[in-house]
Amino acid sequence: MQPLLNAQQIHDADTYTIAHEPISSVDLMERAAKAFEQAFTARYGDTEKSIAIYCGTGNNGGDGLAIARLLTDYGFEKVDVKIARFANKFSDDFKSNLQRLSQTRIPITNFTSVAELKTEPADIIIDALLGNGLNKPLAGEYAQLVQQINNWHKTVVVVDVPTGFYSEGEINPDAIVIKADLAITFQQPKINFLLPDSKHAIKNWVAVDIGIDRNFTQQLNSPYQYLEESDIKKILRPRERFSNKGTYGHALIVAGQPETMGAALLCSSACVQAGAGLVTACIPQSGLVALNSYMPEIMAIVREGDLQPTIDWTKFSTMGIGPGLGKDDNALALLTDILTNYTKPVVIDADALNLLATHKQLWACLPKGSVLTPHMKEFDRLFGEHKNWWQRLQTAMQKAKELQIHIVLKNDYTIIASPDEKLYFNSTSNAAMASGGMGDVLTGIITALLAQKYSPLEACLAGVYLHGKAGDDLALPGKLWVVLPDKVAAQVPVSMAALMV
Ligand SMILES: NC(=O)C1=CN([C@@H]2O[C@H](COP(=O)(O)OP(=O)(O)OC[C@H]3O[C@@H](n4cnc5c(N)ncnc54)[C@H](O)[C@@H]3O)[C@@H](O)[C@H]2O)[C@@H](O)CC1
Ligand SMILES: Nc1ncnc2c1ncn2[C@@H]1O[C@H](COP(=O)(O)OP(=O)(O)O)[C@@H](O)[C@H]1O
Ligand SMILES: [K+]
Repeated sequence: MQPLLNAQQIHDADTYTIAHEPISSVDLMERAAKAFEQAFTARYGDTEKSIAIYCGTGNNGGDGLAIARLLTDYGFEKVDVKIARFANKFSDDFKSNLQRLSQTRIPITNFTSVAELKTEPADIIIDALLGNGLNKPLAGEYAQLVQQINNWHKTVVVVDVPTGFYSEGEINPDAIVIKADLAITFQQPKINFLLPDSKHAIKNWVAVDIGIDRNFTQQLNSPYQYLEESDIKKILRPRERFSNKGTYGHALIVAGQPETMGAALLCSSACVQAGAGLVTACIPQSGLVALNSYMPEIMAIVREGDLQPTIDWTKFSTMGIGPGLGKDDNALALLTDILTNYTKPVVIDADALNLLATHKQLWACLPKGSVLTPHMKEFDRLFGEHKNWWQRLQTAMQKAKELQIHIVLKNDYTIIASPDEKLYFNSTSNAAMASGGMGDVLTGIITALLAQKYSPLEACLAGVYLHGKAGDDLALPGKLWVVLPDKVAAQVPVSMAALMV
């Protein structure tokens, strides 16, 4: 689990590392510049390309000066440095690196106003103007410079954070910010990199390790955490000798209408693939043939017209409710029946979420520890409109605590809010997975893990990670343009097994 720190905490962690590793501040800058150089050359290795490095006069600028030297040592012959001297403030490490750079043949241009700049001929611009030290929105010369750089429409690689971009807090869509093709960021993704509101500023990012003290960052107890493979390996348990289907629980999937049986099939088959010992699907009568031919492993409870099915509450270890269920009176009656009679944590998705949004009296019946899996629109239907994702994060944290539930807010970096006021960002999944039915598969996986007696938090963390990992294993790198949900479900046992070695 990697704690995601805010700008102040990152600054404190840098300071702590300098004092306790110990390492001099200028050597830490050198390490950061080296890490940048390695990530940069891995992607832009053509040393024939010309590079202009725009530097401020703080530590981000200091990084830029060191990077100019390291890229030249690497073999780039056309590197030049442009220093924006908009203020008369220089960090010590900037000064040391300027001193070192002036002993090389790398050209340095100083400018005090954007009007002095000519059109930039370089192939690639490196933005080392401002980083984590941003303390107010860009204005004046900085704002003009950033607009000018954006208007050149060059390939832009940024050091740590795009100039003008806030690492956390609400993103102002009108703010003036460098548009980055790639952000090479130090130690951890900045929290806002993981939110869709950063899309306009950052096409891609990569985090590089610069050896910041992990014990220090852990004990800051950040509410924001980034999931890593090692966390999931710790959660997953092997299937044991002498185990049988009873060992792995019996899940009930309540889903489907005649027109949306596909959702029920995807959800219940994913539940089988993710290891539930037994799976029963509660589906409309007309879907029975489809179910039996799609996956004979799944049993059925059929729903006929307005008749409510009889469910033996003691029989099931958990339930996943909602995919393709519809929002009619029968669906509402069934959801109400389940929530008032069943007491173990359940997974609520899709139409069941929409019913919850319009029937607030049901909230009180939600079993403690239950899991809600909304995408952005369902989330806003449940909790009200939000202007941006930062607001959604705060609501998710607050509602998970207030209702003692887990909220899985689906996205590129799906966010899991737990009742103890933590937000976990998932690091797997990819855009090839953006296709209808993918969420139904996720619901099936989380339900399967609950059936296997993983705690609700473990089921959410491992379920979301595995779902994305199965999609990544199928699609990346450059394997599949689109991954279909049933293929993700079928890949889950393979990806799970690979995680267990
Ligand atoms: N020793 C360290 O602390 C390390 C710092 N590193 C680099 O240092 C960066 C942070 O450096 P600094 O703290 O010097 O800050 P920056 O270099 O981001 O900014 C410099 C100064 O610009 C001023 N400023 C802020 N917002 C402004 C605005 N809107 N308009 C005009 N001026 C503004 C502030 O006075 C700020 O301190 C990181 O992003 C990273 O690149 C890395 O070298 C790793 C180690
Ligand atoms: N661009 C993307 N990058 C990563 N994951 C994605 C992307 N688009 C969709 N997904 C994943 O696919 C799933 C889509 O869920 P949802 O919107 O509920 O789909 P549906 O309702 O069609 O089943 C989520 O788990 C989400 O994380
Ligand atoms: K920068």
